[in-house]
Amino acid sequence: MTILLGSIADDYTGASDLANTLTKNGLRTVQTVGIPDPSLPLPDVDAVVVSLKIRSVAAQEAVAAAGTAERWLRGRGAMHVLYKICSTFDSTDQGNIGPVTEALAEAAGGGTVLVTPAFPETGRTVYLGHLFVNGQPLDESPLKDHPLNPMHDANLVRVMASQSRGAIGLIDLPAVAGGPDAVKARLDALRAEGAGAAIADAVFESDLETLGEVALRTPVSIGASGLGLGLARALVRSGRVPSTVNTTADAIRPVGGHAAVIAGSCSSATLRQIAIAEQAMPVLRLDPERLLTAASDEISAALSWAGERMEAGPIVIAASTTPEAVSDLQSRYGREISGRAIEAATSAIAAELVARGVRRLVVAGGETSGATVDMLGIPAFLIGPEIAPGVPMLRTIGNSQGEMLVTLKSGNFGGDDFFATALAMMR
Ligand SMILES: Nc1ncnc2c1ncn2[C@@H]1O[C@H](COP(=O)(O)OP(=O)(O)OP(=O)(O)O)[C@@H](O)[C@H]1O
Ligand SMILES: O=C(O)[C@@H](O)C(=O)CO
Repeated sequence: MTILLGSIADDYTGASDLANTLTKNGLRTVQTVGIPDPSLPLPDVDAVVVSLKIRSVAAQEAVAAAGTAERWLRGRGAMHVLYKICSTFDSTDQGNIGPVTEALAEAAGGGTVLVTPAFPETGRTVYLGHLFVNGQPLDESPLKDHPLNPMHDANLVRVMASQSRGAIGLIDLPAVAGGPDAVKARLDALRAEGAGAAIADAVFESDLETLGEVALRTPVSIGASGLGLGLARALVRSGRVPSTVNTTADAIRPVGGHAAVIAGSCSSATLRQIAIAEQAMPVLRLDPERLLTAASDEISAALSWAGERMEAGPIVIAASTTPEAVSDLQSRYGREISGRAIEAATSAIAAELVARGVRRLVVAGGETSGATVDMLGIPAFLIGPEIAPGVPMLRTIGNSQGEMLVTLKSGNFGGDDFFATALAMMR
């Protein structure tokens, strides 16, 4: 398998979001979970998105894992590697966007790396280096209350600089509007000034087409699905993509079995989606404190609740709660400890549901999805049709439990009736 584009995603929902965008824009794409075993039968594709779970881990761990994935992708022919970060720039105070960017740039021989989390289709735009989420500055958006990575600064030049050793520049909207040559000239000027990376403004898809064109002339870029769109369109325009066959066809064959939703995202979008689902299907709200203090009892109770309802139709099990309740729990048990314990519990519930016949599974939240997919041991996914912007239906490849349809929903994505919409498509 020789690929045109390689990507390393810092979480699993982000990986499926990017894989969806690349597929929609003409690249045959597969999503792997980590580096696949050489014996895994992967289809012939133009792009591989390697999903990692490195958004909130220690920076050195993230750097090491991203480096291994980069070498694997280069070894498969990738001329360009996109490090897929969250469109809301979710990161810890130490990174990991800055340290991973510097390591990938160094591995590729230096240069100023183009960075933009803009994804206009989902309301993420960047202007003068400031990130807006559905029109609100990042630090005034619901991301200020994120359970693991609360974002308190919309100025990405400043955020990235605080995580980096080198200087961070800005490619402003007038430069982007000037087209690829103007952006390239600005990037070269920043390189001469010694900037290690540059935040690029982007408000419209046309801006991302320009940035994709320039990024493709460099070995590494950092961004969300918007930059993926730009790179995919630039590759297709370059004539290097073989005429595409419909790769989503295979992904939609029905699998049958029971259906369930597991939610660990506490985003405002997911909280609304759970409230709407309550009107249409059984919803169990887990007791988050018991998941920390009496996990096996709470898990057993959830499984017997599910056992009584699964035959009749889809069920929802959620740990998700309001920002106030999250911060109350975290103040008593610690942020990291609560998050990881709840992920362990929700993934244990998901694995047991699969053991009892669930074959159609929706997971809400990036960390929650990572823990669940790892617990299930799923090695890779084919990319199916889009359910909502940034969220495709996935079909497992090489799954030891048998074929499953899976949806990994980024916390903030999807309309209010997302769960019913997804389950109606997953047959
Ligand atoms: N009731 C709760 N109290 C405290 N933490 C919780 C609670 N419910 C879930 N969590 C934790 O909050 C975190 C949510 O992160 P996750 O990445 O799953 O969602 P998200 O950030 O909204 O999604 P995305 O990364 O896709 O944007 C997880 O670590 C999860 O275990
Ligand atoms: O870019 C996004 O917002 C998502 O794909 C994501 O990474 C959420 O975890």
